[in-house]
Amino acid sequence: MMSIEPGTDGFVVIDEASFRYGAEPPIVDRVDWAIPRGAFHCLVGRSGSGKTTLLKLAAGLLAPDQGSVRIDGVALTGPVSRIGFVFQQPTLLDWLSVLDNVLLPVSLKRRPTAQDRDEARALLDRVGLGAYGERHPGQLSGGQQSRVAVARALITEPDLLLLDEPFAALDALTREELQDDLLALCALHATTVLFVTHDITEAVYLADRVAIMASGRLHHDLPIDLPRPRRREMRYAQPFNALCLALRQAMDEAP
Ligand SMILES: Nc1ncnc2c1ncn2[C@@H]1O[C@H](COP(=O)(O)OP(=O)(O)OP(=O)(O)O)[C@@H](O)[C@H]1O
Repeated sequence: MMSIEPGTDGFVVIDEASFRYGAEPPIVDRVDWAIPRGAFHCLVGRSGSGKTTLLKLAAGLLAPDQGSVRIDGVALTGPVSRIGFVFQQPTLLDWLSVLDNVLLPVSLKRRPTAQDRDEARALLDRVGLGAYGERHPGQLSGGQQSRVAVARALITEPDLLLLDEPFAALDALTREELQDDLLALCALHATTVLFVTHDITEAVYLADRVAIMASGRLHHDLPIDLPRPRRREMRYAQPFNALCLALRQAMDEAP
């Protein structure tokens, strides 16, 4: 088992963080992790290994019982607006138009301006939904709803984007398209990303670094040295498959 150093230069620094729900054993157990500014990190692990709980600690939605989470050197004491979150379910509001759903994080703080609306339209354009702004979420497919959720998370140009299996419910082709959309948008804004997934190939395609979570601990981490921008054909080449195999073997060895 390797120990993972938090480092001092991370934009996100998780330092010896532990969390338990009530009297249960710790669900997140002394986790150290650091994400440099602008990096894309993935967390993989079996169901119930504590990934979502760790993501909630990184978002300030839960507070660690021990240890700390720092964003840009400042200890996190609650949810902050510079963090965007995309959940497994798109969680859109069906009584609002698609455009107003994208604008929601802005509307919660102030009345959106014409410029905000232009930015929301531009984001919808970038995720291929430029023509769908006036529709309601119930009139969109699952993949289109996930695109809206990604656009909504990016409207405030967050420094840090946290995603919890956002594409898990989608078919393989739609998922690949959304992975490309997400990478392009994050590269454009140099967004720092922590992405949780069950899917080893998804993690290898997206990430600069992948960590494996098992029983609340980070057991292994793997740098992904594939060139950027990532291209679809890389998925079928030997280096990609070798990385997937290495991750798979590391997951099998984790307790
Ligand atoms: N609010 C809660 N109260 C009590 N236990 C919880 C709560 N939320 C999660 N747990 C427990 O914590 C453990 C880890 O859950 P978590 O959602 O972090 O795992 P996960 O790795 O994200 O799983 P999945 O991949 O299935 O989403 C599970 O055993 C779960 O039952």
